[in-house]
Amino acid sequence: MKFWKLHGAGNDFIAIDGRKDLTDDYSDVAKKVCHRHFGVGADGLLVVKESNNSDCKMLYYNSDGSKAKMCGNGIRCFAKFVYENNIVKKSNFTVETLASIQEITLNMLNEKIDSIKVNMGLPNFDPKYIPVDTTKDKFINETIIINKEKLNVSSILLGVPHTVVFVEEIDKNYILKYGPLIENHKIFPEKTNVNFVKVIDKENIQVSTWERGCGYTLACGTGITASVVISNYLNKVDKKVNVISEGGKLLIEISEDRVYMQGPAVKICEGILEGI
Ligand SMILES: N[C@H](CCC[C@H](N)C(=O)O)C(=O)O
Repeated sequence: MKFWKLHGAGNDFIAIDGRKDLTDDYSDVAKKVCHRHFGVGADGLLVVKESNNSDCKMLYYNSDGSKAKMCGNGIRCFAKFVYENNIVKKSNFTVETLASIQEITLNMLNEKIDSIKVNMGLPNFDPKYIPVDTTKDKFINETIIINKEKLNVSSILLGVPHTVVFVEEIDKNYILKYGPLIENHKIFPEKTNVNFVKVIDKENIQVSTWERGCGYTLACGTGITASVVISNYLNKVDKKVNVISEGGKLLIEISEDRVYMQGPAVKICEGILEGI
């Protein structure tokens, strides 16, 4: 099967056109192709499917084979894949995901895609939908216990579950230690992505993410978006924020009825997946 490998701010993906496939389950394919030694290597797998209510549909799988409802960096790479493969022939289109219908705008420069803007929809603060196992009506600035240590966390649903931990400095060793412990904390019945956030000023933050289902990544689009939403909710930042991650930069804009994420999508290579 033909594939493209792409990255969005260093979060890397395999993209395939699955419209003719009879299956809708790509869990084993994802584990195989995302493997960094026995496969092509990626954080996740993007699959194109037909949609009844949008220009196309995206299925997303983490590298451990788990299915997720949405992927922010992934949908930018998906948008580039479907446009440059003539699956979608316009620069403004919609993509159905398991989270919602996402509006895509390709910002063109000299007839090439310069950046991609995605309507990420609206965040959900209701713990019932994140989900978080709590009786509270929000899970913002709450305390969880990890190894007898108290951690202050805030969680929302932004397509997928996201938890934010504000830190003075981004420390990878701290992330590698606490990321999986928070991801798998019993208060999160469906686990959670974990974003470590350093607020630089009202218009700039730095985010580093331990992702559910694939571990430490160089960027997480939904996580960066959720980090800005929670930072703005707590009056730490304005509504238009530049976000720096290890793999690149994204721009997040909050408006009354939606949140936009804008950033790059880069094709790394293409090839043929043997045996798939
Ligand atoms: N690992 C996430 C899905 C991918 C999100 C991330 N790659 C992004 O760019 O939003 C989850 O299982 O909820």
